Amino acid sequence: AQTPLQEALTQLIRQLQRKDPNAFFAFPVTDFIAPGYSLIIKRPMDFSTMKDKVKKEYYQSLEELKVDFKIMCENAMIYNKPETIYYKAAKKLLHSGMKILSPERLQSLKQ
Ligand SMILES: NC(=O)c1ccc2nc(N)sc2c1
Repeated sequence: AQTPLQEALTQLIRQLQRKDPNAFFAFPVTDFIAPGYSLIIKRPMDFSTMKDKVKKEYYQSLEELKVDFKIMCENAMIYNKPETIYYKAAKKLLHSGMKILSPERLQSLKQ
């Protein structure tokens, strides 16, 4: 059984994940597909980890999800060069995600 907060978090992750059709952000990035990743990125994040955190009730607010989402996108813009599809996907995802996670939108979900 999910708490109302878990329900809202799950819905938001679903909406955000629809903006990642290539699933570049679906699972943790491995050093195998991204050489040196774990040396460069101190706070890895991905959608599967977010879902796990929801299940374990790590998130105490909607805003905490927004923090992890931004980290996830920023990580990709740190590790990947600007001309790569991953960097471009991250920039686009960040943009659309900020609309889904806008303060007004999160406020309306709280009531
Ligand atoms: N999220 C990322 O930064 C990311 C995702 C997938 C991927 N595949 C590669 N060959 S490099 C790479 C980076």
